Amino acid sequence: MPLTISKYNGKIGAAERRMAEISNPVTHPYLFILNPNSGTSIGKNSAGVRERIHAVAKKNAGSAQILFTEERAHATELVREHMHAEKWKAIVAVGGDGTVNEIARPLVGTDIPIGILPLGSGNGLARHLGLPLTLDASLKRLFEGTPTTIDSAELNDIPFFCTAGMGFDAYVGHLFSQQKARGLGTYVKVSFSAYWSYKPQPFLLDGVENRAFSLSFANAGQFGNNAWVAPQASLQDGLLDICKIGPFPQWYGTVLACGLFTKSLKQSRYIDYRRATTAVVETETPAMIHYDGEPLQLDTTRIEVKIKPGSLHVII
Ligand SMILES: Nc1ncnc2c1ncn2[C@@H]1O[C@H](COP(=O)(O)OP(=O)(O)OP(=O)(O)O)[C@@H](O)[C@H]1O
Repeated sequence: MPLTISKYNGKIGAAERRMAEISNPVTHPYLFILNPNSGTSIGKNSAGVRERIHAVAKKNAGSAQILFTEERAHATELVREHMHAEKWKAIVAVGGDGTVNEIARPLVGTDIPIGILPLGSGNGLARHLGLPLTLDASLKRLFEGTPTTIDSAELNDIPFFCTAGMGFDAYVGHLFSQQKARGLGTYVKVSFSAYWSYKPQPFLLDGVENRAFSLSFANAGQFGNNAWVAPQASLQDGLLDICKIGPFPQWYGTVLACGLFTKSLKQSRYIDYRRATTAVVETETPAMIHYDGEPLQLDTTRIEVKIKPGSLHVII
């Protein structure tokens, strides 16, 4: 019988755990952590999502424990609190890249795999991994999938798994986080209005003077929503793909947008790619950055980025 931990009852009793083990002696349970603020659909139907997870888990002879986040960063706390309570088959992020980030952080360097039910707005990591994007199909994949090892990375000790960077995308991430509505429509609206007001700032990249519209550190190849900033990026090469875009003339904005969404950006007059295990950026004033789409105003002018090869297991 599936076992539920509700939003208000984070603790699981030993007796309940033993009963779950007896009724399901072979399969280890899955822990699902659901962010009701992700994307556009979960919040409206979190009870439905929970029921569906239990139903599919039962059908696959698995058992599911489901926790809901209550605020930003809560998912990380929940993982830390529960990760050693069971031999989890996987701890599953139900949400977008921000939720994946919060759940994956404590799992880096452990043997507990993360699973992903990509119900967020952008779902960049899930899309890069080729995971299905609907609840039923992603649940099916989760129960049938196997763990594989991927790289993770850090920006000033902040873990990221998909992309991080500064410039236009961080600015858009910041504006997006202030919107009430989420989803692709809001993202497009915010990006379009930000495009006209954004001014590229100067910085040093590994000691060399630069100015860019956007500077990205790609572990996975896309920001989310199939905006492929580094189509050639691999999650298993032990390297970051560093992508510097612009500055460029205004007409190039349309070419850039087409290239992003057709997965065809390449080295060019306005785009510079390089691969590295580390990078150092120095800015004139503390920069606004993003990690996995989450905006953050730094309080330092120095940014250090590094890759952590083969540090996370993920079910694909
Ligand atoms: N219960 C909650 N209430 C409000 N915010 C939450 C809650 N739980 C998590 N959050 C925050 O919600 C934000 C958005 O989550 P997430 O990134 O998963 O969704 P998204 O932005 O819609 O998807 P994506 O990142 O794929 O575009 C994150 O900053 C996360 O910390």
